[in-house]
Amino acid sequence: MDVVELDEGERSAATALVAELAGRHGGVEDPAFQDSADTCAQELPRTLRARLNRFRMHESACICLVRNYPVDDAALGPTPQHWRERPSTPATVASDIFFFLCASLLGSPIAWSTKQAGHIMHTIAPIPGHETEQLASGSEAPLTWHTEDAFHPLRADYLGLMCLRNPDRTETTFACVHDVDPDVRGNPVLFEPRFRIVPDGSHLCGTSEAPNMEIPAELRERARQRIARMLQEPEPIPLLFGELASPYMRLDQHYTSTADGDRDAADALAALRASVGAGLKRLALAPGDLCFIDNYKVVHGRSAFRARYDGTDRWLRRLNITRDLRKSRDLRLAPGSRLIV
Ligand SMILES: NC(=[NH2+])NCCC[C@H](N)C(=O)O
Ligand SMILES: O=C(O)CCC(=O)C(=O)O
Ligand SMILES: [Fe+2]
Repeated sequence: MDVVELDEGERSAATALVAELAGRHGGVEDPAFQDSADTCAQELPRTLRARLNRFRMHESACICLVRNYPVDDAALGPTPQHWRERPSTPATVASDIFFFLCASLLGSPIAWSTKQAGHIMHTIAPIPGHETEQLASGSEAPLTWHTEDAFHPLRADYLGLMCLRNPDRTETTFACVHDVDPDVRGNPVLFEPRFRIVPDGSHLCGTSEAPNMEIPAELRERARQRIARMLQEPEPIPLLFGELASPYMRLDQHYTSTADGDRDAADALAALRASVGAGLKRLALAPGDLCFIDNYKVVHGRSAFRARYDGTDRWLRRLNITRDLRKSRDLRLAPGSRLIV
């Protein structure tokens, strides 16, 4: 893991830049803010830019953790009880802007019309009724490890998590493909399209629970049908790809399967699952931590915890970051739009 600790000077430079932008924009959903993000990110402290650039360019680590951005707990207000609630206190606007600027050094943050009503900045907090669901909004059941949106060909290159609140030091879990037993990941079967990953529930309830009326109904319906099709007829895919000796991985502990009767694929998957599980590490994010996970190399999850639902719950923000916006052009309405519909 690459750890970047912001020092006093870097924090004050970053908070000054953020304050200036917060004065001009209502928040990170504002298209004018999004359009200026790549330019303004160049004004972040040089060491931070260099470290994130090295992480992106040389894949120097599986995770890059940026620590110490100031978060004022009292100014945040209560943890929301659903992602539909969109808090925008000055404190959340400020940390969102910093998070978005850092993310923009790795690529372009994107939104899914089928997830959290098409918002680019996601809310991760426990939702009453979701306790035992395999969703980021669950709590009592451990969230099993996964590549973010593993089923989707347009899944993010990086998953960003920023911690605002984590009172019980609940751990994010993760495992890197580099830590998988070389004998296990050397199995050529894993590089062949003999596996299936179906959509997880977050894309299925992401629109029905709060449709985004700014997206035309016809497009919302088209997106819903596309996810439904991926659920009914998942395409056969390889789990490992890229360079043979140092591959990339897409995998979801809960939603991956093999075709009936394909014993070799089933054995390869079982061995991969066991080795990934054996290498699982734990990290309790602290308020002010930004965690950028390489979604091509790392699976992540979360340990179980007891939700409080009293406004003091664990609260993260989440961004999906792509290195190549163009590859999704057929599903976006304009070249500069960040929304996949
Ligand atoms: N193995 C799993 N639980 N996969 C689904 C992960 C949940 C998903 N990332 C969410 O946004 O809620
Ligand atoms: O809550 C966490 O630490 C991670 C949850 C997760 O899988 C996600 O937000 O994608
Ligand atoms: Fe996730």
